[in-house]
Amino acid sequence: MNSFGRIFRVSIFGESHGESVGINIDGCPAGLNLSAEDLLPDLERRKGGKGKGTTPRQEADYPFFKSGVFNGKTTGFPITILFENNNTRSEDYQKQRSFPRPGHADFTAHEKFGGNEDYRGGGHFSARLTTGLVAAGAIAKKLLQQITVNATLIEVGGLKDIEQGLQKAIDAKDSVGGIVECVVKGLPVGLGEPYFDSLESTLAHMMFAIPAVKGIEFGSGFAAAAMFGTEHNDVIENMTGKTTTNHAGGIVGGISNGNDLVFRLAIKPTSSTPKVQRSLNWETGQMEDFSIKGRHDLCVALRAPVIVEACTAIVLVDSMMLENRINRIPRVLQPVAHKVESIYHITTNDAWMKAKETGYYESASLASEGFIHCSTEAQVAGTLERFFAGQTNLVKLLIDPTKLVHELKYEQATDVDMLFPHVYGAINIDAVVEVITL
Ligand SMILES: Cc1cc2nc3c(=O)[nH]c(=O)nc-3n(C[C@H](O)[C@H](O)[C@H](O)COP(=O)(O)O)c2cc1C
Ligand SMILES: C=C(O[C@@H]1CC(C(=O)O)=C[C@@H](OP(=O)(O)O)[C@H]1O)C(=O)O
Repeated sequence: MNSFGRIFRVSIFGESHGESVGINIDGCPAGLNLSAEDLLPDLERRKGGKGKGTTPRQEADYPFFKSGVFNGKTTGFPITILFENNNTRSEDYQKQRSFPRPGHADFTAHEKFGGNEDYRGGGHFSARLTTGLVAAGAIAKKLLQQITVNATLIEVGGLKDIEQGLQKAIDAKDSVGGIVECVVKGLPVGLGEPYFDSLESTLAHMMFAIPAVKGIEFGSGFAAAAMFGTEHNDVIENMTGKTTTNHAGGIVGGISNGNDLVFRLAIKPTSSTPKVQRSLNWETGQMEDFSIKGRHDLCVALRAPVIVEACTAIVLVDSMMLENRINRIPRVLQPVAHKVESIYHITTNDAWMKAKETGYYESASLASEGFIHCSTEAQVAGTLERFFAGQTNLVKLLIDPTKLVHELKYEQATDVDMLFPHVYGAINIDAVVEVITL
């Protein structure tokens, strides 16, 4: 409903002309340095009342921390940030109340909430609530560290020239839409799940929370439908997953593939246009001419890029947390870096030579017990002594567990009271990082 995220979870609240709008952020790690100053640059980028084509409504948009920050650091508990509404002009909305604005949520909200909704300034549907999203996004960006998220306006009113596109609206005394492109650099491989929680799904889910967003495409997007497979396929260059082209937009199988994440959003023209429209007057029951007075953005896409960046950062932090790449406990605020211990397997040189020919290594125990016995660094000398005493022509394989294609489990040994690493399948030889002759 009004919340999003599985671990890094945001909940928005407020109305355009109510006392305040804001956000509650649960799941933010403790120990992150955080003050209002960290949020101000992005909040400033979102503000209206500045440039041509944006709403004249001016608000301070100063973030008041109501919980979750102590001594300049996050506490690990919910962070509540509030923004005051001080520049409301609700009479604009009273005057035109007989017309549910076509393209805005006046009609749908009224039907759904039975007339109890606060309709002033678009109420809870107003883009005023994106202030909180931008604040949460600024925190998420801090957590992403070296991963960069950049959104830019690449088209207004169907034109690449933003000024000309805007002029088109001014000349027509109407509103126009636009396209925002977002590029994320430095994402690791592996964010996102197959099927329902694919990275495309969670990003799209979040992007459609931004008012006026009507479409999203990843990479070559809709153009992919007209391409040949050989044109669209992104050739993989090496084991980092780097591809020569990026038609996929950085996501394959719902999972980030290590290339730039690239997507574009179609943003509709502002529904509240000064141009005369003919629509239902729900008091008279007649279709009538009317024109929307009051303060509105001529092109809402102008203010959207920083909101898109924020929403992207929120999704990515949540996805990173699911992968334990950002942890909620302060000791691992550094990205990734959870150390995986190397393991060893002792075998004969002949068996290793055979493995090199086939590309994988199998021991007799794989057939008889279902797994290959391995040892940790601390255990390997004992294993050698107990099972290989007096044998020659032996090698010790040093294995990187992160490279194994089959499952690794630590299980109780039968002869000693210790957990030993067991590989449940053949060992792919690229997981063997060193071969030590004994
Ligand atoms: C930054 C921003 C500013 C907006 N400003 C206005 C506005 O001044 N007037 C308006 O009618 N809609 C504005 N909108 C769009 C409406 O909030 C939105 O169209 C409405 O809530 C209905 O939702 P929907 O378009 O997603 O269906 C703005 C959207 C954004 C992202
Ligand atoms: C105030 C903001 O944008 C508002 C978004 C908005 C809408 O319908 O979304 C309608 C207008 O509200 P008002 O009539 O009160 O001026 C905009 O000004 C803001 O984003 O901070």
